[in-house]
Amino acid sequence: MIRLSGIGKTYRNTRQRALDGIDLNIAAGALFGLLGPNGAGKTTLLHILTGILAADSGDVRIGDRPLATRDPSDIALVPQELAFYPTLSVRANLDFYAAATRVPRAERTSRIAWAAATTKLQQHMDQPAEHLSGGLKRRLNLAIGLLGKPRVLVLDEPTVGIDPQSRNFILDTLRQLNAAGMTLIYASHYMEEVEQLCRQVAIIDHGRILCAGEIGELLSGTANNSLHADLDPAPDSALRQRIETACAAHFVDAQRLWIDTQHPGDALRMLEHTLTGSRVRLRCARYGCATLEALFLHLTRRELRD
Ligand SMILES: Nc1ncnc2c1ncn2[C@@H]1O[C@H](COP(=O)(O)OP(=O)(O)OP(=O)(O)O)[C@@H](O)[C@H]1O
Repeated sequence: MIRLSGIGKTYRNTRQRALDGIDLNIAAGALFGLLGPNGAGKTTLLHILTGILAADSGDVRIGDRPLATRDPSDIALVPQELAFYPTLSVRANLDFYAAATRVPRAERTSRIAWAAATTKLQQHMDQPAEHLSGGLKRRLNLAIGLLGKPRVLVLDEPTVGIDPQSRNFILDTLRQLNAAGMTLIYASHYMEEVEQLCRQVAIIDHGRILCAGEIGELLSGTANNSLHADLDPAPDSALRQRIETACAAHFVDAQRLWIDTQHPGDALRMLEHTLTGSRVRLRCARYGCATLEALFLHLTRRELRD
């Protein structure tokens, strides 16, 4: 179990708190998603969790040990930026980082072979890292994170800027590592990706956890307090205003809206009534949030991609 309690952080020369009292428990063996828009505080949290950055307040424990007593086999970070030497070959980078992460000398060869095989880099060992494609560079970043064979691997946006095939390879590899027992904490602003990959998730915004738990439970928990609807075609501005006023609706875009309400059935009837006589049809309506994107919107009134 990883326990974060009361984590606070304010960067120097800034007024806003990057993290504002984060409490989070992550079970051993989890494939846990940390989802939030740009600037939400994900990287700051992951850096504190892996000991790269000191928190101003709060406590991190990995298992029953404080973070300060960790070693490379406890927890490792795959950072958002590509963190290797571009002019060195893949093999030389892995050699260097195996030594840097204190892999015992006798185990280095086998550990490097395992990390390279896991990320399917064997064919590229002698290539300079700078000559690798974008997807292979991401795989080298991941391989370096694996060298310590950590029980917990923390990944910060590991699929940013790569093609779908490389992205799928990375996601499959992470599933396999998790199935083999590794705890994974996966930060991303790609909600579909987190939905696909993770069973549990925390949504973070403005340095605070908005909700955390099993994805299914988080989504079904909203069924009694919201209605989401798609209209077709988009209403003109007069009709849109009538819908906003009569139903207390919030439009996400020209055709999608949601209504915060304890009585979604009544809201649906009111919406249908307001549309009567117009050529706008209710294409679909749903009690509660169907996706993490909708849940984020529900919690923050902002789109995740704002
Ligand atoms: N070194 C720094 N100095 C000052 N402010 C910082 C620093 N690093 C991050 N911040 C600020 O702290 C807040 C949280 O940033 P952080 O990078 O943790 O968010 P994030 O969710 O990882 O975003 P992104 O996905 O864009 O990396 C932001 O307001 C950011 O501008």
